[in-house]
Amino acid sequence: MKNRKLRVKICGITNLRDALHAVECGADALGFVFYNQSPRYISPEAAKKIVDKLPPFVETVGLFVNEGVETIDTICKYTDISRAQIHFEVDEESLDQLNEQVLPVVRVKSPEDIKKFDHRYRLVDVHSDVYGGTGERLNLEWFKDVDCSKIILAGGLTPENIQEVKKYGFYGVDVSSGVESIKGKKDPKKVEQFIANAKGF
Ligand SMILES: O=C(O)c1ccccc1N[C@@H]1O[C@H](COP(=O)(O)O)[C@@H](O)[C@H]1O
Repeated sequence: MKNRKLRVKICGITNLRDALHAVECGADALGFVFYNQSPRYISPEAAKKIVDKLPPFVETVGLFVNEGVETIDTICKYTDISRAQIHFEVDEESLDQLNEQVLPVVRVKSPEDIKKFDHRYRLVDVHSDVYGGTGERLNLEWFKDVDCSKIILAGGLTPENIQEVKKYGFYGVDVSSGVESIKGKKDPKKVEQFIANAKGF
């Protein structure tokens, strides 16, 4: 089924205004980066204040890099965030140990990598020396013969190029730097345009 609407996650939320605007524009999910080396880092305390003010039916996702199960569980429980996005090498067993729902990230170097965790919903991003939010893109040709129905595509997406990905049947898309005015601050027009183009409003 390749014609259904794409789910959209707006990632790197650092303030309530950006969060509410993304939801107003139709975002399905919001991402909070709990990686203190990121320019989009948000403390659990600040994230909780935002999450507490969100309207119903918006999924909240915490991003974690090289953290243990206990830390991830503690932060998700404290902030009331429902899903953990795991940006580092994990095995199935570690994913199953987490109390919240999980979204493993597959960092792709070559086309074979895309099949990792293919029975799970997973986020697929470019492999890079730094973790995430780099604006680098994957070669879409690599997805031509892949079942993309459980893949959330990330990496270098923008309001301008989002149309190109629609024919592959991805479950969803995730964007961070492509809808920013400066690192850590969303550009309202770009967010609106990205979601409208992704969902065909
Ligand atoms: O955004 C970050 O700073 C970040 C830090 C650590 C891990 C992941 C991060 N962001 C994620 O990276 C991808 C791609 O982002 P972009 O659209 O290319 O800027 C996306 O999942 C972000 O949420």
